[in-house]
Amino acid sequence: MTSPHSTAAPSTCTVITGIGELVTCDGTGPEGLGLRRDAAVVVEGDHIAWVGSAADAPPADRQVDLGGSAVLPGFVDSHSHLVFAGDRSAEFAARMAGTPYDGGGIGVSVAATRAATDDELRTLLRRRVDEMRAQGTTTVEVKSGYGLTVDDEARALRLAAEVTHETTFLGAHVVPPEYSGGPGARGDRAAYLDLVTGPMLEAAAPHARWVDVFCEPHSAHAFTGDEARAVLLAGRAAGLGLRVHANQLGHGPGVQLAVELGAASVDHCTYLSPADVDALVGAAGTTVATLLPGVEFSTRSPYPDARALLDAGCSIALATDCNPGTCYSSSMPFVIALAVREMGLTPGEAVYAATAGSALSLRRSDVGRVVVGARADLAVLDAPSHLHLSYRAGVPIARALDLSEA
Ligand SMILES: N=CN[C@@H](CCC(=O)O)C(=O)O
Ligand SMILES: [Zn+2]
Repeated sequence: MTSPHSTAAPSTCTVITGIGELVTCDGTGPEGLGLRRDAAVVVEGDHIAWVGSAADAPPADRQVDLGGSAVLPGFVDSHSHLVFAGDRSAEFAARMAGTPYDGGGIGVSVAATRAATDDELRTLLRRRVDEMRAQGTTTVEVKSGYGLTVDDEARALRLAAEVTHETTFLGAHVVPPEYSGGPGARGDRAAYLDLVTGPMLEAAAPHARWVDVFCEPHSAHAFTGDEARAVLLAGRAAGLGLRVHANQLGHGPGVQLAVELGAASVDHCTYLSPADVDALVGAAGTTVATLLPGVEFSTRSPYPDARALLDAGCSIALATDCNPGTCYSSSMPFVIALAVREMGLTPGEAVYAATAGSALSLRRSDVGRVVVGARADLAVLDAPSHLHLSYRAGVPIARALDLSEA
């Protein structure tokens, strides 16, 4: 991953050849994919130094021949909740039998996460990150949100920062039981919001790049538009960038709030009004609609119309939302296949949304594209073209390219 703890890239200069199809996602050509055949890529240290025709490749210290595999930017998974303990598979099974998702299960993960030791959480987190990398993901955003005390949120973000620079404070995930009127209640949701926007934010901010809020007036557990605004403004005042969980369970103010405040990303977007779409079109290039079709899959919800969003001119991204409740999948190829099958994207548009699109949602220009100067974060397919990602759904053909082992 793009992380303080990833394996150090070799300082040698490597020319990668035998690329059956190079998907650069540089914005040129059909779907912005910038497809090249007979291409080679030169990597120096951890950066891309040259991209061009194999016949013109400059000399290098060593050559890695990929034997005709497709190469693309490593996937950018811009929405995940990887710091958690416990098991909610029974909740999934109940949902498949008809019980709707309302966010209430988050409390189960909060209890298990609070009870886990640092080492237990670290092991779980690293295993999930490794699982992502094995499927082609090279950048991941990781949220807190299963601690919901000052110490537990700061701990989650400290651990997340061990594996990625893209860390997000989600103290406003749900109102925890001790503030929601249950036995031993110390206060109310207003008191919890004071905690989130005060001492919890102060403890979290040193370890976080972003702040996020679950804005969902349809869930008694999550936050209203006014509450979400307060969280986002406090986060911004603390120097954090803005992301929003919005319009997952029904229509609401979250999408337009995200656009109004210039959030980098508004995520889920399952239920969108025409005014929401207009707002997203107006905010193209600034606020990305991050679609999470693994959630619709795992909660039996309707899929958002990605085709219509793209045709209208919105910026879109794809991510897993890997979490114990609504989608316990770490697989970007699975998400790409769903986006093609269920949301009307072409295979190329889905790849672009999962790489350059997600990079934009993190305001990153150094990942998500195979261009000179970008990080040498590459995914390689056991297949000749990117079409196979959705064509061969469920088959583990993608992996992150590790040049230190190649
Ligand atoms: N919806 C809010 N948060 C997560 C789910 C969290 C959970 O159920 O544990 C999501 O993005 O879907
Ligand atoms: Zn989420």
